[in-house]
Amino acid sequence: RPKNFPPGPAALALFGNVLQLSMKNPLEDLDRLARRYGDVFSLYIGRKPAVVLYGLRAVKEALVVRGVDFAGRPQGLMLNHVTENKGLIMANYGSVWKEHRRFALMSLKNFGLGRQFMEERILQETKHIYPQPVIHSAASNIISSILFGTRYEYDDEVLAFIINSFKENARKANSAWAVIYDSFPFLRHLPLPFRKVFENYEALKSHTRRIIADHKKSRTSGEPRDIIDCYLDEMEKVTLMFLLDLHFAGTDTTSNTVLTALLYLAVYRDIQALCQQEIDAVLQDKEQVSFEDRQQMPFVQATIHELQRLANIAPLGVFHSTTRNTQLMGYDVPEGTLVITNLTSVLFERSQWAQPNHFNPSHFLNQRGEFMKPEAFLAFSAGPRVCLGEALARMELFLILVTLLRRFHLAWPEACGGPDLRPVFGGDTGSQIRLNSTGIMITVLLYFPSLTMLMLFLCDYCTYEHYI
Ligand code: HEM
Repeated sequence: RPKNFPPGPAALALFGNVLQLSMKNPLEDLDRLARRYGDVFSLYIGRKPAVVLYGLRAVKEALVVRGVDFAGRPQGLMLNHVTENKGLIMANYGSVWKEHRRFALMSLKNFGLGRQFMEERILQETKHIYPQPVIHSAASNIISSILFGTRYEYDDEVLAFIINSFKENARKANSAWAVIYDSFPFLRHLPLPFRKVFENYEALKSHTRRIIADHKKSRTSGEPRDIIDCYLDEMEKVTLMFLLDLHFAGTDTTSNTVLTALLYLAVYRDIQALCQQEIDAVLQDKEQVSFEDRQQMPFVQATIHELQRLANIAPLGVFHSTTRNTQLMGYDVPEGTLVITNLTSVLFERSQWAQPNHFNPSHFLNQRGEFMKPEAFLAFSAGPRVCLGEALARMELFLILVTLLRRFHLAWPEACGGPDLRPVFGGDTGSQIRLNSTGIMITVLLYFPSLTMLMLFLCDYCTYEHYI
């Protein structure tokens, strides 16, 4: 370890610390290491040093107090290659990322696409929502109408293609094949299943290119209908990956939160009933809810935030990387270190929440029953790389859930046995905890090819795939 680097378990020469992490649930091992080494500790992922941050104090110091120092992203991973080192989410900290981020925020907020525009798009979509597996379609349609001015019928093949491509890519980017791609550069050009991720992206790119071409023909300069028009007004050139990143980030996240929310509300019917009472009292005969109504619905707001805390759809956030030599809680952290912000440890931190492991909307209510947001609510992360879509996501969650609760009573069917309340990810049975375990595992395996091979050949492959 470099001098004054955060402490951590002794690392083996080639393996680093990978053998100390369980393949099944590394989060538990990380918890064990945090108990032993403190809130800032280091791990060797193969030969690469990484720093893991626990709890509000450490995560806040990195993300907010020293925000810029920790605002990078690790490079050279499969996702960087799929997005051709462009886009926004995995872009390293620098002028190109800054320009796109500034522009995306500005166009989401200012260019006539302010609240009312977004609100209309979301409300239009809520008319088509039924609590069946259509939540992904709704989320995809909302972001696609904001970006491209287009929505699709739920049985439209194009919508199915978009959702399936994003889902398949999320799954494959967290599968053994991604590990192989990242570990063995010489295999990258073989027709192995990871090629499908690139093929999907190519198809999505062609689809988006066609939409951009149509926009160029039909637009009126200075009168933007959607984000593409804003882009054309401002920059002439539309960056495909930027649009695809927003489309991708805006689809799975909100829908997985809504799915988790529906499940919890169906199980905790007393909380559901309290929300419905508040909604009915505030909306009365009003035809549609509006985002402004949230000001009079503290309990609903608190419930939605609590659901988001429990849904914990990004348990380890998106990995960061240090942009220069820096310090954290007294340790020195060199430039280019991979940084894992354990958002779960903040969202469930004992000292921050009265009942971290319970569904308790009062976490977000003060003594007067007013809505308040504790500092440790970091579901969207914090600092320069805080979720870019936070405002949109918050609006979507409120409008969709209030609309659904107004129309339906949700009930968990007793005959189905106890519900599985683990967080959902990717719309299927996998949980995000498992996904992120895999995320860590993949990162771990990235740097250690022979372990990958060992795992692939010795493990029961089906079990592994199932686990993924
Ligand atoms: C409940 C919904 C959502 C949650 C919980 C969520 C959470 C997150 C988190 C934890 C990050 C990583 C921040 C970091 O690196 O520290 C992130 C990044 C990001 N999110 Fe979201 N997100 C949600 C919805 C959305 C939506 C709807 C959009 C679409 C506009 C979006 C766009 C992005 C983008 C572009 C980034 C990367 C920002 C950057 O690297 O500068 N997210 N999100």
